[in-house]
Amino acid sequence: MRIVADENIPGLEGLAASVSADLRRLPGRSITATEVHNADALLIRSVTRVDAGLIDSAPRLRFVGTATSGHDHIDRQRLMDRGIAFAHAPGSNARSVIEYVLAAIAETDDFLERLFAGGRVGIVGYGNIGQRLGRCLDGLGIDWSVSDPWKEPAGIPNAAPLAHVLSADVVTLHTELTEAMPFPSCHLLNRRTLACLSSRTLLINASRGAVVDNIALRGRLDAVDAPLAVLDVWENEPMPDTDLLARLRFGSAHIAGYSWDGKLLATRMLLAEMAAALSITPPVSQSEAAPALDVAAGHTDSAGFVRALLSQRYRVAEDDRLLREAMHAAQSAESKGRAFDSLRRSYRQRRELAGSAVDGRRFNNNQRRLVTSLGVIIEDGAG
Ligand SMILES: NC(=O)C1=CN([C@@H]2O[C@H](COP(=O)(O)OP(=O)(O)OC[C@H]3O[C@@H](n4cnc5c(N)ncnc54)[C@H](O)[C@@H]3O)[C@@H](O)[C@H]2O)C=CC1
Ligand SMILES: O=C(O)C(=O)[C@H](O)COP(=O)(O)O
Repeated sequence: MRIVADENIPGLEGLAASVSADLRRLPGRSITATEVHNADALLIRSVTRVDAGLIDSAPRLRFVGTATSGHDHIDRQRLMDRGIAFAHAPGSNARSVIEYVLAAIAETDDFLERLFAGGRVGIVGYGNIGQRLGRCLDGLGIDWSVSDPWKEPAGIPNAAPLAHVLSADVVTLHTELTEAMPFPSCHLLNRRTLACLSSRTLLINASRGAVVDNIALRGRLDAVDAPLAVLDVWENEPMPDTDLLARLRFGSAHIAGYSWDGKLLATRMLLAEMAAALSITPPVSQSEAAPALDVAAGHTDSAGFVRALLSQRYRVAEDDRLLREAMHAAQSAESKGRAFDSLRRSYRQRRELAGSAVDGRRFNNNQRRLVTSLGVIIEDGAG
């Protein structure tokens, strides 16, 4: 059996031996029709475009798996027509994205204080990430509303029209990228809708670059009443608009979902699906326990405490610094693209807060509630 896999998918070390496969690891952008023509299975990330041309050039292909939540890079209809099994990893990196969003809020001015003082988060897209973010905000005691016109409003708590969602203190985008009518998400934030954001709004996009019209956003950020913006995803990746980056509070290289926990979970999900599709026994891969947290109980205000907790695991300012330095050092558009990809390939092993343990003996009841809302496990047995 021949398996072609993106070299940026961790946790595949035991695969070749355990299923007696010939495993070829390649950079995702180099996986083309030529590389997959004799493959039985293909394991990719979002940078490999699996279109009809690639699919039809691989007569032996029986399984395609992407270690991502999004699957807008794959022609799923063609896979179905050819009877090729498909899997993605929905929800695998949802916690990672939520922690990115919370960190972006916590690191931007007093937005976290404003939210705890009665402000509101507007969520666009109520899928895996949107739903979990809503639950997390409920736990923290932060108000939120959501727009997802593809879903029955009756099934969504806090459903609201897009204009209302865009009037929130923080607007965070979690839609898939789709051009499907009647509710395409491509350029959902355009000149008209960006005008709904006020100068006191923080806009965060960790979905797909093209959900926001990047040129329109650049214009909006030049206005006197400009909102603040944080982008993890860009139109024309891997070559972000560096003039837009200069206008952002934070920018990062499409790493919101890149926690180590999320990546390993995605791999486990794919291997289980591949094993079922190809009738093989998947290799056993373990999850890795994260080091315990060390959070002082000294912060009596909710915002200060949550900020301290988040910064134990992740600081978006660090990814912002890395991206700005890399873009500054690169001269041509091509070298900026290589630098962007390189930041992603060599990304550090970032651990999630969720699932981490903390000694909560000195925490008060409010601190216990906040910690638990973030998925952290209190170890004194009283949590
Ligand atoms: N930056 C990163 O590292 C990551 C980015 N993503 C992106 O985030 C997206 C969301 O992730 P999940 O929640 O797991 O996906 P999901 O597929 O579970 O949910 C997507 C939601 O978007 C909704 N939607 C579609 N068009 C919409 C529109 N016009 N307005 C409002 N909602 C709309 C859908 O109805 C669905 O509920 C993924 O599709 C992926 O593109 C996901 C993980 C990591
Ligand atoms: O899961 C998704 O969807 C994502 O956007 C991934 O986190 C992005 O990772 P790559 O596949 O682009 O490395």
